Amino acid sequence: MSSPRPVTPRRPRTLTFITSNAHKLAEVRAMLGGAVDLQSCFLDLVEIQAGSVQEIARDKCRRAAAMVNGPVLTEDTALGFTALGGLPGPYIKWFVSTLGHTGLNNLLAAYHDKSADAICTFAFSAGPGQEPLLFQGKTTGRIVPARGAGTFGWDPIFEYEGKTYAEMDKSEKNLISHRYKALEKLKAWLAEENVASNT
Ligand SMILES: O=c1nc[nH]c2c1ncn2[C@H]1C[C@H](O)[C@@H](COP(=O)(O)OP(=O)(O)OP(=O)(O)O)O1
Ligand SMILES: [Mg+2]
Repeated sequence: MSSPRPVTPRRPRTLTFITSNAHKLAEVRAMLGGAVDLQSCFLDLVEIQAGSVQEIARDKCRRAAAMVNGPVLTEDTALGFTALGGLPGPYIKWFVSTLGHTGLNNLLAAYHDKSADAICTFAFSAGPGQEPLLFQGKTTGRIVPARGAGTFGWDPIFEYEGKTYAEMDKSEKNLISHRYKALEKLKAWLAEENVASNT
């Protein structure tokens, strides 16, 4: 007996974005424009330890949907160093707060390859019990000694095409960033009534 096909949720008119990060919220607001009525809720949700970013993102979104009891958007950002097999990945938050920008550079001192992938995963759930849809974007750059005035996480040490995220104007970052690419997929989905699958 085959299991029933998952029902793709209809696009919401109002979305509640649950995040504890004001920088993320500001970027998402700037990039979404009028595509959707974005409400925000400042909460630091539990994030599990798991083998994949997708699994972590889905779990967080399910928790958020249960809390809000309605349509909800969450986001997870990972920063994976190629030379370290993708670590720190989803655990970058704890690495940046513990080691700082210099410490993160030092992690790569023994390696020639300084490249890193910034990966953004948005997760949308239509409500409690509704399986989250994922929208992912990736920007590849390199880890460099801190440059620029940015105050957002690892922006000063992530260089893309000669400039760190922190050296870019917000509008410039928002045209090439991992978050921009993921949000474009979310926006495309919001613009359609029915989409079979997203990742
Ligand atoms: O574009 C970015 N540029 C620089 N730093 C960034 C960026 N995006 C996230 N970050 C930092 C924030 C946190 O230290 C870690 C991701 O962890 P992550 O759990 O996704 O973020 P969070 O806990 O701050 O907010 P949330 O409540 O939405 O989970 O990387
Ligand atoms: Mg978090």
